[in-house]
Amino acid sequence: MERSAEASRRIARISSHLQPPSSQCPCDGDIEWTWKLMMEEISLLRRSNCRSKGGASGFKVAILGAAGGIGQPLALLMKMNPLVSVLHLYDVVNTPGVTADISHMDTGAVVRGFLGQPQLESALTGMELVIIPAGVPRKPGMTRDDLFNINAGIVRTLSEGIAKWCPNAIVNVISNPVNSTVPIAAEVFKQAGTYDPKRLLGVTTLDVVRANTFVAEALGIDPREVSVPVVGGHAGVTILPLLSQVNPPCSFTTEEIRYLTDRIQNGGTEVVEAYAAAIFADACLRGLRGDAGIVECSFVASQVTELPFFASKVRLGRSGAEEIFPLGPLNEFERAGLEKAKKELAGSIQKGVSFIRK
Ligand SMILES: NC(=O)C1=CN([C@@H]2O[C@H](COP(=O)(O)OP(=O)(O)OC[C@H]3O[C@@H](n4cnc5c(N)ncnc54)[C@H](O)[C@@H]3O)[C@@H](O)[C@H]2O)C=CC1
Ligand SMILES: O=C([O-])CC(=O)C(=O)O
Repeated sequence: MERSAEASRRIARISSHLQPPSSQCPCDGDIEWTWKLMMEEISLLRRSNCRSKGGASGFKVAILGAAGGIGQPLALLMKMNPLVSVLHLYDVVNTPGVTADISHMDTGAVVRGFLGQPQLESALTGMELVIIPAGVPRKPGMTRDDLFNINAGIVRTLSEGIAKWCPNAIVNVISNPVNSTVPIAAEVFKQAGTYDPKRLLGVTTLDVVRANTFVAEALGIDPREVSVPVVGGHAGVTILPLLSQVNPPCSFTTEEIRYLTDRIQNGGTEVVEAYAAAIFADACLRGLRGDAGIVECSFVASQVTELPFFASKVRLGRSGAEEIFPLGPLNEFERAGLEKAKKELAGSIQKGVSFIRK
């Protein structure tokens, strides 16, 4: 098919963002502006956080896998969150150093570090939100499912701890493959008699963050003004951006839809980040506080399709995922994508369930 001039222009603009910035980069002004904005936001956060200094108000949050590539920046971002009063950092290595580092930040949350299985009980007792980025990450050429053999066991052990020591906590599962690790945690909680589907949430926010960014680039607008629902799961074709439901409403050519869908589905091979996990944790805390209208996409126990778990928009409240929204009208491309996503998801979910039931 011949590429339209407009589609080529948009794709060239998106692709240019893949290049590392150079000193000659014409967008240097943008970078400076973004940096300035970020520093202003950090300073605002610090000021609002100082008001809760001493850890008197706010929630108790644990990060399991806190010394890793996602865990460390996530710990930093959670230490800056004014809704956090106590922050427990647990890992099997390096937590004393990471904890010392994070604890010197002059924000309100009290930080404590925990090292190794014998300290898991103390790390978890009393926690209201537990975030799990523990486990191995992908190397080039690997799929998320290639991580199953190692991460399934890690998530099982940590979920057993949660069932024993903080069974009422909201749990955010980041460790991949999310499509299987969430069902694993659910099975562990079922066996322990503590399962509440509303409180177990797989983190797919990164797919939404990427979708917002790439769509904003294509449209030439600020990503903060864009909202793209991403449903299904968190791996390859199970990541299904609903480009027909972008807010603000917009339209794309078939070629753009294919390009953007592929880029969103494969964004994890470009870069991974803790920012999205922090956004999702913050949304869970605002829900716990009772704020109204907190809606994020998440991989949860669901009746939106015939599958037992599915990612879609959920409303977060005091008891976790309090409402799960239907997918809304899908176009032909999305309906075909949904069928592919469901096929792969069914296998990944079953793999997680069988790992515990075997
Ligand atoms: N859902 C999502 O959007 C994302 C998921 N991920 C996933 O998060 C996981 C972590 O990624 P990275 O931080 O980059 O890996 P990493 O290797 O840098 O860090 C993992 C950390 O987990 C710790 N760990 C291992 N076994 C543990 C156990 N039994 N208990 C507690 N901690 C344990 C390790 O010591 C290490 O500090 C990976 O599975 C990755 O695929 C990463 C980015 C985004
Ligand atoms: O892709 C990975 O390996 C990590 C991840 O889940 C993401 O970045 O979306």
